[in-house]
Amino acid sequence: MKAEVPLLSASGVTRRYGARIGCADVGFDLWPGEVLGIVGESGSGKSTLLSCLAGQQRPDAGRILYDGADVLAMPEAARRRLARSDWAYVHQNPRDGLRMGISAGGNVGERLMGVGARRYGTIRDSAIDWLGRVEIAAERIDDRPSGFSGGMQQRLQIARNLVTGPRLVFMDEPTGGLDVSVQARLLDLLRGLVRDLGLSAVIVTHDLAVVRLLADRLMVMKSGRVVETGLTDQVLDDPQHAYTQLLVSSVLQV
Ligand SMILES: Nc1ncnc2c1ncn2[C@@H]1O[C@H](COP(=O)(O)OP(=O)(O)OP(=O)(O)O)[C@@H](O)[C@H]1O
Repeated sequence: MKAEVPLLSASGVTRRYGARIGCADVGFDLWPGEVLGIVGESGSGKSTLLSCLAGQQRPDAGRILYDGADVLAMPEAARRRLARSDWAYVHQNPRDGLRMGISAGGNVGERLMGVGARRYGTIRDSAIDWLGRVEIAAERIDDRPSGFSGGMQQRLQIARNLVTGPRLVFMDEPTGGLDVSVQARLLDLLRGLVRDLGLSAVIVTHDLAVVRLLADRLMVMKSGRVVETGLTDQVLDDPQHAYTQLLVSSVLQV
């Protein structure tokens, strides 16, 4: 049975950069526990859309509702509160989502303190627990992420994001820039976390293998607009739009 209100509902979302279109007239509903993949070639507007959805930039037009509340009409402080607690944002480059100058445990603990946690023992215990969940040994808790491999940094960024129990996770190319074997392990980990925690997520990627594994539904973008949308397997196995067919077949040729 579906919940009554979509967790995230977008309509007519449009963002221009001068005369150039970032994204235009994008709309969708994301239901609780659902993962939406957004795919398209470079420059198709995926990152622009994601940053509008996550409140990082303001669209020129459109409406975004989170759990029924109008995100664009909210005071900035309320939006920031959402970003600290209910939402998570996993950047492609872990350096953009981590504080490289503080310890791994500090990175996880800082986000907890952002939602009011104060007891050192509890914060450290949660940090150890979350490091374990992302397969980072507890003995690395006092190490700085600058000494971690790219895959470890990405896993730490995920722990930092999920420790506050967000309901909605935005991910921008979460496996981009990693070796293939590291990507596979990270994807496996992400899939387990999304399933176990019942997370809702919006994942932007140009890698169809990522959405094949993680996304329930797909939205295909071209030149800032949505050209096709549907269940992931349906879109990938039987693409209707010529652009999606090209996208799928060019991957198959690799
Ligand atoms: N800050 C900016 N200033 C001007 N134009 C921009 C800016 N950011 C994006 N654009 C333009 O908006 C369009 C969409 O870009 P966007 O980065 O959202 O696409 P993308 O699908 O995420 O691409 P990529 O996969 O390369 O990140 C492109 O034409 C891009 O050149």
